[in-house]
Order: sequence, then structure tokens, then C-alpha cells
Amino acid sequence: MSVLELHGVHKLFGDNHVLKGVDLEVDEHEVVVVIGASGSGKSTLMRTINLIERVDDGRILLSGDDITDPAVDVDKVRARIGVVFQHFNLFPHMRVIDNVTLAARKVHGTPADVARDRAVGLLEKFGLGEKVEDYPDRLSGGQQQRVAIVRAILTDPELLLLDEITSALDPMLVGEVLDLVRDLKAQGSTMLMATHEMSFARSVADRIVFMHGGRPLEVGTPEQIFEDPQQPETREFLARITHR
Ligand SMILES: Nc1ncnc2c1ncn2[C@@H]1O[C@H](COP(=O)(O)OP(=O)(O)OP(=O)(O)O)[C@@H](O)[C@H]1O
Repeated sequence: MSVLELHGVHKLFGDNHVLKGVDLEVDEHEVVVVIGASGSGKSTLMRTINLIERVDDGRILLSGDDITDPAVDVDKVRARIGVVFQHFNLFPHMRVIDNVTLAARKVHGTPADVARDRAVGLLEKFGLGEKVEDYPDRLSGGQQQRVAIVRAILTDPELLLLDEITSALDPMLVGEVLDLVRDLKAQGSTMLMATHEMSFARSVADRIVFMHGGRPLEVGTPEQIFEDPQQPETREFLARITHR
């Protein structure tokens, strides 16, 4: 069963037609990685799914529910999706534990002690056990991003959206964040992510989506896309990005 379905999704900013009829599916436990040149619409795609941007045409279904219906309760939809952005977006005035548990307590109504126990368990599991009571500015970028990921998974969302989560990190710290994503995949999380890290995309994706000109131009397994791309634009993009 599909956790996420996009049917003919269009998004315009003024007369800049950024998404031009995107069709896409993500199945349960599947990891789909979106690649493509800067400006090809990867972030916009993520933002329409999280309802930060409203689509101009088309439909998005989350586990069968039409979340693009104008009558939809946006907060309820967002509570079903875990999101991690490039910039970790932790609250600087809150300790790690409060950052991680805030949404569970305030949006999901999880009792504070239950949220705390689960958060501490996850933080320990991901090597952050000693940071529970710290403020974000005491943490490295990699640690902050891992905290943001723990926050996103705390309430077992149906879908995880990861948008360029390593782009703001010192290259030395990228690996520790990507290892966490590999762990989530091993646990069966359903994920849609945009990344410029091709080797990571290749190692973690079940399917790769190459965005070009506002739509998925080529979709396939990592082997198909990286070893035998069918479209000239895909070949050109991969040649450019691997020879930087
Ligand atoms: N809020 C906005 N208002 C106006 N234009 C926007 C907005 N957000 C994105 N755009 C435009 O949409 C296009 C696609 O941007 P988007 O950020 O989705 O690309 P991207 O593939 O994620 O790029 P990158 O890899 O650099 O992050 C760009 O032309 C951008 O200028």
C-alpha cells in the first residue's frame, strides 16, 4: 500500500512553473531519494507534501487521504509526517529533551513522562544520551541534526521527509547523520528524501527519482539510474555532479 501518492502536482511561484505535473508514489517501508540540479524543484516538492506550500493543481494522498483537499486540517496532517530540514531548526532556548518532546506533548497529547522516556531511549540509541539536558548551542552540527531526526521520529510518523539534511554540515559530520538514516531504513521507516550526496543516495535508496524541468524525468533503482541512465539529461547531471 502506498503511504504517499502524488498525482499531477503543479506549483507556480508567479509565472515560475516549478512543479509541472509530478506523479510519484512511496510505498510502505520504501526509501525514495530525489536527486536533480539546483532549482529543479526538490525542496518545493517536499514543501508541498508538508503543506508548507499549497499545490496549484493535482492531488497528494497520505495513506489514501487527500491532504490537498482545502478542508483538510493542516496541523493533523503535519502530525502524521516527520520532517527534517537542512537547517536543524531546533529551538535555541530549549534543552534537547524539550526540543524532542515538544510536538509529542503539545500536538499528539503524549503524557510528558511517556514522551520523555521514549525520547531518552532514542537519544541514547543514537549516541546522544549525554546531551539530553544540554542546549543546542552546546552540540555540534551533526549532533543537532541527529536531535532533529529523533524529534521527527518520536511519534512514529507514517512518512519521513528529509530535505538536504547534510547540506549545512561540515563534511566530517555528514557520516554520523547518514548512519542514523541507514538505521531508520533498517527499521522499516518510510522515507522520501532530497539529497546532493550521490554515494549516499545510491547506498540507501530503494528507488531514485531524477527531477528535471519540474517533473520526475527518470525513475529507477540506484543501479538503473547510476549505471545505466536512459535519459541524456540524467547522464549529463550525473557526469557533472561526479566531476565537481
Ligand atoms: N517561496 C518561493 N517563492 C518564489 N520562488 C520560489 C520559492 N521557493 C522556491 N522558489 C523557486 O522555485 C524553484 C525551485 O526551487 P527549489 O528550492 O524547490 O529547488 P531545489 O531543487 O530544491 O534546489 P536546491 O538543490 O538548490 O535546494 C527555484 O527557481 C526557486 O527560485
